[in-house]
Amino acid sequence: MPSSHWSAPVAHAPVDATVRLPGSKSMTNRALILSALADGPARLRRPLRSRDTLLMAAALRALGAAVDEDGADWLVTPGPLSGPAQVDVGLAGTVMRFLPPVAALADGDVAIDGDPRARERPMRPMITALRALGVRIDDGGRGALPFTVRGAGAVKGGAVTIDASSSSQLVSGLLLAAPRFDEGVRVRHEGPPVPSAPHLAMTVRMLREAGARVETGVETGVESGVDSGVDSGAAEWHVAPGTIRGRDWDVEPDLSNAAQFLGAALVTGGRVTVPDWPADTTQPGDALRDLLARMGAQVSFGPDGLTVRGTGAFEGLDADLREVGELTPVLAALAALASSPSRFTGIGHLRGHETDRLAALVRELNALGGDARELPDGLEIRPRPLHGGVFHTYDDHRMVMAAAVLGLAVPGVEVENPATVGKTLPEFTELWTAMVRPA
Ligand SMILES: O=C(O)C1=C[C@@H](OP(=O)(O)O)[C@@H](O)[C@H](O)C1
Ligand SMILES: C=C(OP(=O)(O)O)C(=O)O
Repeated sequence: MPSSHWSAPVAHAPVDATVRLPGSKSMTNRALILSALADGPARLRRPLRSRDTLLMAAALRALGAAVDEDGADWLVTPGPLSGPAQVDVGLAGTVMRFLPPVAALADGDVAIDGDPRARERPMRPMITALRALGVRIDDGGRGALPFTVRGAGAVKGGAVTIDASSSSQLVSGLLLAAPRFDEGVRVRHEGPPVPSAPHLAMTVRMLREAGARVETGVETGVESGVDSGVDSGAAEWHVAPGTIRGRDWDVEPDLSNAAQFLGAALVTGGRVTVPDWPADTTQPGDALRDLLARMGAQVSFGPDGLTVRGTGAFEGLDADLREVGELTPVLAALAALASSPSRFTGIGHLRGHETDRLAALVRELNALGGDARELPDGLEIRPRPLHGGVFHTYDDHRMVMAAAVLGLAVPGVEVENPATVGKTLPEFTELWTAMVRPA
């Protein structure tokens, strides 16, 4: 990764912008997996082109699917899945958790590895679960990347219990490939609550849209271990064996990547509109409507999209972010600039994200004069006058985005390695500069 610095632009006037965002990482990578496992060709409209999605495309190609990502639409033609193959997951949670169950369906060995930090992200529950479903994996006893899936061309499937409290992606990965398992899968979660319930709802919805039969614990009457209103908050999921249909996927704009842009309206007392905001979505970023309103934003939804207006000062936020953990870095930056303290809970699992996000946010906010501290499962942030300085980003795209938000109000924020945004939003600094300093 190239390492340079980017001077985050200060907003000398309220922002007034319409920001069109590229597609959702989570939807693009689910659509790619489902399309590679489908009964016929598929098309992705408005997919995200970024490091995480290009790694997923390359991984599926290595296994035998044809993925044409040259045009605006991406075309996927399934093929027989086979090894030997090598897969690079980079630092993508979606690739490292969604790909191994697909590799298990291939005929031959699939060696999987990623960035140094990828080797530290939680994988053991996935390795253990796949073994219980009849898959051979050589991991040298590490319970982590790198490992080799010894694909046998088929997976028996069946019932498995998993502790997915470290990442919802462990469940999503098992479910996405499960229609192709001989017996489907019955996944039961046991342990502290599973985070990111909306992402599980996304998995269930997209499987159903592709014709799979999916039941969740709530619907089947199994007691849920997760306190969540959505059916994906279930502690049990059943996917029946069957065909995945090749279809057209309309990828929604990435609403998690809307956080920093909408947040800029709050910080500067300005206006930001994100067009094509879906009226009905499983994306966790939809929660921004409520979260930013609780901080004092005026939020309106109409034919133009979602509009957030700031009124000047804005308040801190006391919120359980378990379901929307990936919004934390930007919310933490907003909290540091707010008029009252904030407390975020339910996000201990962020210690296993791109970096230990709780430690990284505390370190970097405090280095600029802030007052942030870690809680056992979250963060407490008290606003204080901040000063400029280098903001380290730890190969974490969302740390760059958080730094940009701080830089709106704090002169001299130098963001280390801004190119790391390429994970989910390669054009971030251009979009940001166009918003803050319109031509
Ligand atoms: O399934 C997905 O697409 C994702 C699930 C979440 O992972 P965790 O449950 O590990 O937080 C989220 O943070 C990640 O950015 C994307
Ligand atoms: C946690 C994130 O990514 P990943 O898919 O790598 O888990 C994120 O994008 O905030």
